[in-house]
Amino acid sequence: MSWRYADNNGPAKWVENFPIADGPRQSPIDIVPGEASYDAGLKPLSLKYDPSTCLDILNNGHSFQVTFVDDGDNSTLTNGPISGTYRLKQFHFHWGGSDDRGSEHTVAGTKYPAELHLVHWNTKYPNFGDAASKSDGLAVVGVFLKIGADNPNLQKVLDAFDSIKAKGKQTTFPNFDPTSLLPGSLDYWTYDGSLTTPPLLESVTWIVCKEPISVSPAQMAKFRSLLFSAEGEPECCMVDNYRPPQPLKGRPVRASFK
Ligand SMILES: NS(=O)(=O)c1ccc(S(=O)(=O)NCc2cccs2)s1
Ligand SMILES: [Zn+2]
Repeated sequence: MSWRYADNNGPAKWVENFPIADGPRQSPIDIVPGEASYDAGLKPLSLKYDPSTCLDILNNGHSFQVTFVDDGDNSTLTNGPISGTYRLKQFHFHWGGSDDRGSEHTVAGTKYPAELHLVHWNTKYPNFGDAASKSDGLAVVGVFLKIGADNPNLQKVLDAFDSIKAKGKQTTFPNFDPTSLLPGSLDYWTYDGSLTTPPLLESVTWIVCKEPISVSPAQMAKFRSLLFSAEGEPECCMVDNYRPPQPLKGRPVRASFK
């Protein structure tokens, strides 16, 4: 099924082919800081990434993703709200057609221009695909992007865009350290949720950082130069590839900070 983000194939239509879209633990959500409960039992995040596991960068037609070798515990997430070891599989972004929107999670209704997702899978399962079907299978770290100074670390990713402009294009992307995209503080909110794109599986422990990283307006324009469309198809700019917040349905949102 060729889901997208337009009116005829976007988030409001996904339930037709993915009924879990109306499920009990869907993502993203609006995070209301005043309603989150501080949990002193939450550990600090331990993110240990090895740049040599960075493999390639791909335009998959709904975002671009940087994919990692995940056949060992070289790039992992441990502690935080999770138990055990989760391996980094890929990171990707969601962004808007203008700077007033683009993030998937919102904070007391505030939208950011973009949001980074670092996708990890639980090594208690044999592989990513298997983990993705388990309630504790995935952990995604979300980082908001806020308009400000040019981000030189992000620029390394944007510089690869000319070779992945159209859907299906892929190129090698060696030795990138995703740690360089993390904010100074790793204070976070956490809740049980889902993938924010089809198949919308309810297998994600969400870990959303409170502190954003910076992105310049020129760098946001570069995000918008990618295409949803493949070569030879009518050009369709890759923008507004975000799902809006979904009903909380009574889920607790915990904060790692006071
Ligand atoms: N926006 S998000 O971080 O919630 C993600 C959406 C999709 C993701 S995936 O790359 O892990 N593929 C998902 C799968 C495809 C087939 C089995 S699972 S991660
Ligand atoms: Zn995402």
